[in-house]
Amino acid sequence: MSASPLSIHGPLQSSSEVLMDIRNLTKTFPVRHSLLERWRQQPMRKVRALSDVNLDVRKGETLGIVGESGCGKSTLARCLVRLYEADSGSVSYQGQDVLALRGAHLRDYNRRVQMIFQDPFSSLNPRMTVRQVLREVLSVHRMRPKDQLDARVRELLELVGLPAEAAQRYPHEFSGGQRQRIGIARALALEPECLIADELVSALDVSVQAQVVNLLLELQERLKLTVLFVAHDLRLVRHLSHRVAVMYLGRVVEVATTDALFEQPLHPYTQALLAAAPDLDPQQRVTTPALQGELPSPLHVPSGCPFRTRCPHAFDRCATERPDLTPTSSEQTVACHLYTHPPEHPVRGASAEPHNVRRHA
Ligand SMILES: Nc1ncnc2c1ncn2[C@@H]1O[C@H](COP(=O)(O)OP(=O)(O)OP(=O)(O)O)[C@@H](O)[C@H]1O
Repeated sequence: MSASPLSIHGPLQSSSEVLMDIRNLTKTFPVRHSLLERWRQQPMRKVRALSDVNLDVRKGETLGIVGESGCGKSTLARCLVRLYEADSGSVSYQGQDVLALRGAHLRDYNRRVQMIFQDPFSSLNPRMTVRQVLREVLSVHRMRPKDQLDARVRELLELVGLPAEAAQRYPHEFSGGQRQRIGIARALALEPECLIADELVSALDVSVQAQVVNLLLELQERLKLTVLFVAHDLRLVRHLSHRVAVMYLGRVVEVATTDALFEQPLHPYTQALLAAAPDLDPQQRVTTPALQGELPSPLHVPSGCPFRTRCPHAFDRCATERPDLTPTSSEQTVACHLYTHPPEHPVRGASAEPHNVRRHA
């Protein structure tokens, strides 16, 4: 891996034990009818935000989740913490059926799997000091006896690199990066096993981003956390993640170790996504065609492979058959017919054959 201009430490070793197993997770949102549609009594249309998502999250790893805007990253994160109810599929967390959890079991799961949002300010009560915010979380969830709350608040602030005096201040008195640290402290107050960070640093300046990302790495090491890192910034994802899942139009199209994904991306979408990233390997940008055309509407997902309408390698099968995620090595799985049923003849107009295409004998 090349040296990072942001000076971010590399991720730690992770285990291969599966913490969360996501199978065929599907989520749709109804679309409001226009007046004309209502008058014509047309059936309700649905946006397919997630479509048969399959993914495993391993204990102690940082799993980066990337993809263009609208591909379903946030919906996936929200379904995993039950902020959204999935339509179908399953999520198993250490053998527990997450989608069936209710009452105290769901509260316990939500304590163990915490989500941190892009804008912690909106969820911090402006009239409460940091001490009050953290004490409230600790007491509501009975994490410490009353006489130990202040000591724990100090510990939490120290853990996220804020001085003890920060406890007496109000959210508006902090910078963006400091607020993000308070958001992390609030999540850590519940002693979670897994953090889901949705665009955690995308609103921050680049230098502050590096500090918060480094903090996340340190905390992961110290507290043995599992982290799902949802982000647009491929550079950050590369430096933070052990593995990366690439999403396109509500589907996971490739999952690989970070090195494999960035050094030899298999899916034509992953290749185009990396080629479009400004600070990644310039060599890759020269050899890979950029993304063609517009992202199709999630109301009209193409038949077969959802990427086929923009793919320079698409062939007949891509229009009729949806490719499943298939392992190509111990490090990489990809949902693309080029690797399972490559065409007999090269596709006309394709500017380059993707890496590692295995042809049938
Ligand atoms: N609450 C909602 N109601 C209706 N449609 C929604 C809702 N949330 C998401 N969607 C739609 O679902 C699709 C996936 O959205 P989602 O926010 O999960 O994508 P994303 O990859 O996180 O995008 P971004 O990177 O811009 O946050 C989009 O088409 C979006 O418009």
